[in-house]
Amino acid sequence: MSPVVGYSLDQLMELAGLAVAQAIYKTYPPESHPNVLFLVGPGNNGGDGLVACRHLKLLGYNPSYYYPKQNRKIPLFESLQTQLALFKIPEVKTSINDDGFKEVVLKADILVDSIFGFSFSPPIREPFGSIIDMLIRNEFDKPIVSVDIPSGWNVDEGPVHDISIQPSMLVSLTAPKPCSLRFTGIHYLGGRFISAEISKKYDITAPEYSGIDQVCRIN
Ligand SMILES: NC(=O)C1=CN([C@@H]2O[C@H](COP(=O)(O)OP(=O)(O)OC[C@H]3O[C@@H](n4cnc5c(N)ncnc54)[C@H](OP(=O)(O)O)[C@@H]3O)[C@@H](O)[C@H]2O)[C@@H](O)CC1
Repeated sequence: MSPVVGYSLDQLMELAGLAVAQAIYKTYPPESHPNVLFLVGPGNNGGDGLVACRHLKLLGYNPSYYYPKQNRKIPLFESLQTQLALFKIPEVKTSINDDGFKEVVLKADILVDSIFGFSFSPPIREPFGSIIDMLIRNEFDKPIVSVDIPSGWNVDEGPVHDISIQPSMLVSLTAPKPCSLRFTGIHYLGGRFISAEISKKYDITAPEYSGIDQVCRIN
């Protein structure tokens, strides 16, 4: 149970992933952006991506995921992958270092950066350095959606060097992190699952969520 918000980790991840999927749907609908490639990291930020990947399939997209450092010993992550297999969502097996990976990226209409969130600490270890370099170069000029924090950014300070991922969209989860003040693209907050008491206690300004939305655009 999270001492902050009172949910179990798998509940939080489900809510977070649903919020990410909704934000993508609102900005890049499946009619124009059907092919979504998730770049998945080894921690909970990666788990958010796996959940969002499943929701996008249900929303009519053709998602796929690249998950180079898997931890099947943790039941939560194993079950997320089992669900993706049940939904026939393909896992990209081509390595980031293979020539064929370019083809994989070329076919995608959106790249989702769910590599690192607030527990990242530099320096970046492989294979994630190569993946983040690929996102920084973004040679095919694809929209990049970052989950919670653009991977490699410092949670407080933002981009650590002149060369950092510059996503087109950021979906902050629970509450925007300080680094999001340095972000100038399309910014959504997915934090509707926080109670009014928790918002007050942690001084989180909750936006006006519309209808049944789990996300709200905040810029
Ligand atoms: N709790 C909440 O309220 C909510 C949390 N949520 C989500 O969880 C995210 C935080 O998840 P998290 O704590 O698991 O950490 P995360 O950022 O995924 O990274 C950890 C992994 O990265 C690795 N790693 C680190 N540095 C590295 C490096 N330099 N180079 C290579 N690897 C490196 C590290 O490996 P290790 O150091 O252990 O070997 C570990 O495996 C948060 O941002 C949000 O998205 C939401 O679901 C909802 C609300």
